[in-house]
Amino acid sequence: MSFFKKLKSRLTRSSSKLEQGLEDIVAENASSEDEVAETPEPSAPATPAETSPEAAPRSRAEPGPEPEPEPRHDETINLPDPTPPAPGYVPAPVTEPVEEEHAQIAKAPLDVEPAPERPNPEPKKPSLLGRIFGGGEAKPAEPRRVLDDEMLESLEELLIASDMGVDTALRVSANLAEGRMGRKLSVSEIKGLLAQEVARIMEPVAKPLPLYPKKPQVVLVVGVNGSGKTTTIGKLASQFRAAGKQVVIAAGDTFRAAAVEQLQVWGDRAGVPVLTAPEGSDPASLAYDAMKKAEAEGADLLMIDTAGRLQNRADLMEELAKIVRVIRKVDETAPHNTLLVLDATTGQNALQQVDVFRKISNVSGLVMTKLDGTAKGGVLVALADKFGLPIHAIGVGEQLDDLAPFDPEEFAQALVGLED
Ligand SMILES: Nc1nc2c(ncn2[C@@H]2O[C@H](COP(=O)(O)OP(=O)(O)OP(=O)(O)O)[C@@H](O)[C@H]2O)c(=O)[nH]1
Repeated sequence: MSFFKKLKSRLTRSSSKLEQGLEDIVAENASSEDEVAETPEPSAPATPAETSPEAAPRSRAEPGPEPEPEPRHDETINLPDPTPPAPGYVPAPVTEPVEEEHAQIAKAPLDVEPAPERPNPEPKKPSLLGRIFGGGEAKPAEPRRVLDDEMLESLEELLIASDMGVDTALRVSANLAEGRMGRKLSVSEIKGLLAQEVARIMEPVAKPLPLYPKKPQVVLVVGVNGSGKTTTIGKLASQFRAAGKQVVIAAGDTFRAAAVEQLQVWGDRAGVPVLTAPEGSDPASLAYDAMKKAEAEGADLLMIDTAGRLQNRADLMEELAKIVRVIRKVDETAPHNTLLVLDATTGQNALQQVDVFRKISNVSGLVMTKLDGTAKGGVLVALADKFGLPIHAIGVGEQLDDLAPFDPEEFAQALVGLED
């Protein structure tokens, strides 16, 4: 089974929640069959501008002037470029190209016959929507509803309820409504537009874990207890091993014997050595030994598990800082990645975790686990929109192959329940 199929089948709780909500919204004030027949053929919209909710007043039937693009924080390094790691993030303002939609509207005054409202100001069919609508063929039987303020408000509420967060939900709805107020939309059309918006937000953050020529590349794995750190380390170790990399794991959560045992099980499964230390011993000292061992063995990757006790933030901060200090005695550029593992089922709480862990460690990228079986998959969109941190991988289960690089388009389609 392809990862997309798996993702889609496992994101059903998120997608069916959205789907049901959309059906309810459209059904609430759906057009009659006759009206539907008059409805112009829907076609793929041009990519809307990076628009803040404020920049797109709801009742506006035509898009206004191009709003200022929002700056995003992007990492400069990405695979397959094997350059050394950047210590932090370089804010890279994203400049959206001038929209064709706007360009065409700008030409409108030249039209001699102004009367009929152009049903479709968007000339282009992006491949995503082309695929969704089967080359633009409409589904005539599908009910449609005129996009008005009330419907837009319901959409916003639905997106907020799917854990996208208020700001992101407003932005996504505003972009979706841009130039479409007063038009009749069906559920599949809204889904297609939503998928397009979500993919656009996620695109800049979809970056696989960068690999560097530096040996060993040190990956510090942080996150609250139970977020899936151990499992993610196991899955990553196994995948890197399969790709011919030599991997060493350090069981840095020395406070929980169960965590160490679990990591050993994953290490055995992946065929990767796991360095452990007695319960309650200093994790920094273990990390140092692991650095030395990985270096001596010429390992490509050293993955260091850490404790996730957020109850005592000061202690955890000191513990992580000490691990970093100590491994820098061996390699002053380490750690090369600090992966924050987040549990999708925690919904909006994941946003707070990013906030906290960014304060106590130099988080360089995210892995989102447990996207299977949750109706809160939308939180990933909020995370991307709010922090712009690279999302390296997502987990959709407990098996070795249930972790895959993050693909924004696949995720967007799976989230809204669209077919491949
Ligand atoms: N369904 C599902 N379960 C997962 C996923 N990733 C991890 N888990 C499960 O979540 C639970 C916690 O995962 P761990 O890897 O132990 O989490 P941890 O962050 O290491 O937790 P501590 O060891 O307590 O610090 C385990 O039962 C995992 O099997 C996932 O993508 N999907």
